[in-house]
Amino acid sequence: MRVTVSRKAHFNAAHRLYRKDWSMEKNQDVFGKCNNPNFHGHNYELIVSVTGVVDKETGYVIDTKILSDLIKEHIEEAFDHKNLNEDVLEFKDLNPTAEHIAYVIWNKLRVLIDVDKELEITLYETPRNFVTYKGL
Ligand SMILES: Nc1nc2c(c(=O)[nH]1)N=C([C@H](O)[C@H](O)COP(=O)(O)OP(=O)(O)OP(=O)(O)O)CN2
Repeated sequence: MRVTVSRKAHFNAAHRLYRKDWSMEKNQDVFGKCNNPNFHGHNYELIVSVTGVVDKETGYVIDTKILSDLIKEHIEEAFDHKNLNEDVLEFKDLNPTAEHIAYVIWNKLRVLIDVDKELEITLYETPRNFVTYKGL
């Protein structure tokens, strides 16, 4: 029996969407108010989902306490109350769009979760804008 187990988390972070190799005018055309050079913030809501076989002895796919601790240590510690462009190494040369943030989170957690389990990241940048990434 395969089941998906999900854990919600959140972090607050600032960012600016822009490309260093584009002019201010082009960045403004493409990214609009998200290109504010003084940055802006979001209350990100994160859903981490792990799919796998339910262990016959424990009845777990993954212990939600373990999942919660992984998210706290590797995602919240790294992103919460940070300026993603300036404080987080992964975004030094990667525009911190919701798509890219979900991709970075997936890669950070993928190596920490058993390979026989599937991992899916859903990231809400605003209550109405969200992305989903499950590798590839
Ligand atoms: N594909 C993407 N599009 C946009 C991203 C993104 O990461 N990926 N990001 C932004 C902005 O950073 C931001 O999310 C937009 O904020 P805002 O317009 O305030 O958000 P809402 O659409 O929820 O607000 P409304 O009140 O509904 O306008 C833009 N695009």
